[in-house]
This record gives sequence, C-alpha cells and structure tokens, in this order.
Amino acid sequence: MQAVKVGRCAFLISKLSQATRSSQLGRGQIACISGMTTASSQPVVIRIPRRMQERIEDIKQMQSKKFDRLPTVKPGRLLIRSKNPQLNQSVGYTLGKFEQPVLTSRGWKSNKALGDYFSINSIQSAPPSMLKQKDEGNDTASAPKKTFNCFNICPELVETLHSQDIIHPTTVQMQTIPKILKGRNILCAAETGSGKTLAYLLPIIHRLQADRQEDTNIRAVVIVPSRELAEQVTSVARSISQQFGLVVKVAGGGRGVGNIKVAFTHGQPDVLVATPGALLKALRKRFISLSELNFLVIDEADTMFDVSFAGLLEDIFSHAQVASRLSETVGLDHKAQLVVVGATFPGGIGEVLSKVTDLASMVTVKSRMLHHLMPHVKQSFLRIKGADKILELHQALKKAELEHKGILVFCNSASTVNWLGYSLEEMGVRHMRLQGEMPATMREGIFRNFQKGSVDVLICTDIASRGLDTQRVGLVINYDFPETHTDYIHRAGRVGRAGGSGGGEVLSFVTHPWDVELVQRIETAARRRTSLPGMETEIQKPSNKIDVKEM
Ligand SMILES: Nc1ncnc2c1ncn2[C@@H]1O[C@H](COP(=O)(O)OP(=O)(O)OP(=O)(O)O)[C@@H](O)[C@H]1O
Repeated sequence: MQAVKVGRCAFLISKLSQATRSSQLGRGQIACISGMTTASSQPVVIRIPRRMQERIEDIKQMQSKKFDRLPTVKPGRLLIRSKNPQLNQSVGYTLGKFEQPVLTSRGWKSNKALGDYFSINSIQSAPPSMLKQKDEGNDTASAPKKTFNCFNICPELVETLHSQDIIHPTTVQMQTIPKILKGRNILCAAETGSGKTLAYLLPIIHRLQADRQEDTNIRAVVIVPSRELAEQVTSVARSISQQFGLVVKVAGGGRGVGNIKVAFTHGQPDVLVATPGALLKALRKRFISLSELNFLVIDEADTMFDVSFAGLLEDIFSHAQVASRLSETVGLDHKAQLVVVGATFPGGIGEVLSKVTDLASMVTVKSRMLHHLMPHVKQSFLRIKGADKILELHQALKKAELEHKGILVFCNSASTVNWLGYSLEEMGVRHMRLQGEMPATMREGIFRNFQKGSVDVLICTDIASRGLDTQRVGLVINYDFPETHTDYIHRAGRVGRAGGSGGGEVLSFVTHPWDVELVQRIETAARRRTSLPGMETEIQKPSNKIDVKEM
C-alpha cells in the first residue's frame, strides 16, 4: 500500500463518506478506495478500519442538521433525564476523554430557558461508603463483610454498636480507625454521611477507656462549627462512652461565659465537644487547660479553616501542643494527636496546619468518592423565574407530605428563611426555622425537635448543611441555589446517609444567570462521572509508604 498525502487523504475520506452515505459500503466492511498517483498512475488503495468508518458515520450525523450531537442514549437506565429527550444520557454511555458533553443547562443564562429541567438519576441503592471495599481484601462477592471486631477495640464498644444496629464498618472507618489507634496524626477526607464521626470517636474512646486516669484535665477535644453539631457529636460520644464512666461535656457559643463555666464546675470532662468561640472563652478564662490533651479533633475542616474561623483556630492551637512525631504522643509530656476531618477540602488547609505540626507527619485518608456527586441520590434542577419559586416549593412539599419524611429547605440568607417561613405559614405549611441570626435561646432544641419528627419541614441556612445527621430527611430543596460547590455537596449530603433507609432526593431551583455556571459544572461532572471541577486539592491518596513509616 502506498503512502498518501494528507490533502489527498481528506479527499478520499470525503469520497468514502459519499460512498457510505449512498450505502455502497456496509458498516463493518473494510472500505477500499482507489485513486491515481501522479508518478506511477497506479491506483492507491486506502484500507479504512471499521472503527474509523463508524467514527466518520458519527461525524456525518453530527454535521447533518438532523442530529447536533453524538447519540448518548443506549438501551437501559438513564443517568440524565432532560426535558428535551435528545439530551438524555444513559448509564451505559461513557463520554470520550476529549468529547465535550452537550449540557441541558447550556443555554440556561437566557430567560428563554425558563421551564427547562433535568435530573441526575440515582444509579445505585446504597451509599458508596456502605459497599464492600475491594482494597481491604474483600474483593470477592463471597467474602464476608468485616465487623468492628477486626480493629481489636474493646468488646463493650462493639456490643454498643451492635445494639445501635451498626455492624459493619464503612469504608472510611476501615481506613481511619487503625491509623488513629496507632497514634498517627490524620487528615480524613470522605464524602458526607460516610460515618466519619464514629471513625474518630471509636478509637479515641477505646484509647481513653484503656488508659483511665483519675482527676486529669481534658484528654480529648472535638471542635465543630455549630452548636447543633456540637450537641450531636456529644450525644454520639456519650452513647459509646457512658459504660466506661467517661465524662463528655459540650460547650456551645452564644449563651455567655457563665453558661460555659457551668459545664466545668464539677471537674474536667474526659472529652469536650465545643464550638471554637466557646472553647476559646473557656481557655482564656482558664476554666480548662489543654496541657494533658491526647486528641485534638477538627471536624468539618473546610468550615473550620475558612477565614471566619481560621483566626480562632490558630488561637486555640496556641493553647495545645500538637505532636509532630509518633514518639511524641506517649509518655508524661505527651503531645496531642491531631485528627482533621471533612467532606470537602478546598485548598489552603495545609498552610494553617503547617504552623502547628509537621505536615509530613499527617497520614491522609481520602475516599474514592470525595467531591463526587452521590450516585445513590436523585438530583433535579429546575430553571424557573424567581417569582415562581414559592409555588414550585408548595407543590413539592405537597407531593412529599404523604411520605412523612423530613424535608430541608435551604435558603442563602437568614432574611429569606424568615420571609419564606411567613409565606409558608400563610399557606398552612407546618414548619420550623433555623438560621444563625436567631438568639441562642430560640435556636435551642429546634434541630433536635425536627429530628424527632415534631414537624416535617425545616427551613434553614447553611448552618444546617454542615455535619448534621439527618437520617429522617428524604428531600432537600435548594430554594436558593447554593453559592459554592462545597455548599451544594454539604446540602445534598443531608440525604442518603450511611445506615439510612434509602437514597432520597435533591431538588434545586435555578433562577439567576449567575447560578448557571455552577449548575453547568455539576451537570458536566455528572455526565463525565468525575468529581466536581474546582474542588481539586493537594490531598493525596494514602500511601503505604506513609503508613508504615513513623510520623
Ligand atoms: N458502620 C456503620 N453502619 C451503619 N450506619 C453507620 C455506620 N457508621 C455510621 N453510621 C451512621 O451513619 C450516619 C452518618 O454518620 P456521620 O454523621 O458520622 O457521617 P459523616 O461522614 O460525619 O457526615 P457529614 O460529612 O455530613 O458530617 C449516622 O446516622 C451514623 O449513625
């Protein structure tokens, strides 16, 4: 076969296209096209492999007016269901590396798109964190799932978990618990609802009960961004530590120094769960000391390292000694083991951490699904006018009413929460409201009552999106579209949690042109099945090298 110049090749391919269009060639045949070379007058034969013929066919279709894109629908379930069925995408369709997905939301900045919608369907029933983990050696379907006994933690702890119907560790627990037990500083990054709270509390309580001491200072501090989360973590910690006589106390801000002091009048707790403001007040007033601290946990790391808290956190770090080597965590002058936990990790965290510990000492546990859209939760997006949101919301609430599941309605500001509350009141929708500008006394107990099922609808700001365990929530509604990827991930993460009954659903109203870019990124990530763009961090996968070496 002779070589053919590029220009000539293009001519021949166009000839081939004509040939295939007029059905002279069947798909799968090898195409032979004859031309004449100028030098020898011999015919040139180009053999076109079947794959290339198919590609040419696809490009032809794309260029013709009938189709403006490659067909993305295959037999089977749909991953993306759009108002325009031509933009549907099947679960079985995989976008090529360089193939640009055609987005339903591509024209959504224009008002012409009003009324358009698409859904990202759930493609599995269980959360990824509850699936069997291949890299833990359970890579065959027949291998039994591991239980908490595999960590060699005290049997009473395992029994308590059993009584709460918690039998098999989640993937993040499998990786995190042994590392904390070994005394490592750890950065644990795993998707929402994957069981991170027990991943750090279990090894901490195990170690504290094994090393019981009388009349000591606080031995473990957990710092969280909100009072509601502090109460929640306290309740989990108490449920697993009471049997050992360990004392767990909570200190939340907004209720004055007197209130914080009360928590320490009868001695120092073994474990303190606190918001940064309350903890700092307790430290400055010398109600507590962190001199004998064994564990310092920063939960919801992205919020805690955000500029609004970073200053407080640095101040707190100045009261504690954080270990930089494994050997520093034992002995009389031991330093604290640092545990940093979160479901989203934007960049910049390393900068603050490097001021308190040797970054090389931190072992990283990063879940495969970090910053991914949850595959077991249906997520719908509705492009509507701002004025229509209240009616759409009312309709969605009516539809969900029969199921008696909890519904979270997220707004971007406290004033919208209040306004929406009044509007729903007029419509006769029973609900509660939770936002950060409420006085502490008013805020007290709202989330607990919602969790107990006193009402089904909670209208809230993002203070309810971080860390709160919302097993009874079946629907999250973004009344206001979130401003950042992280807010979207955390809000959506209130449904489909480990140990819950099912996937749940997220419904987002998209009203402003400036919302559309984020919608497009979410849709792109869904179609490509990648993590959300713009969420890449310096977090590395845990490496065996770090694992075996001393910190
Ligand atoms: N191994 C397990 N088996 C079953 N359920 C579990 C297990 N571990 C934790 N859970 C339950 O899963 C739910 C979510 O756990 P948790 O609140 O710790 O998640 P998280 O990863 O901290 O989420 P977020 O990122 O939103 O803070 C809780 O109700 C918890 O009791």
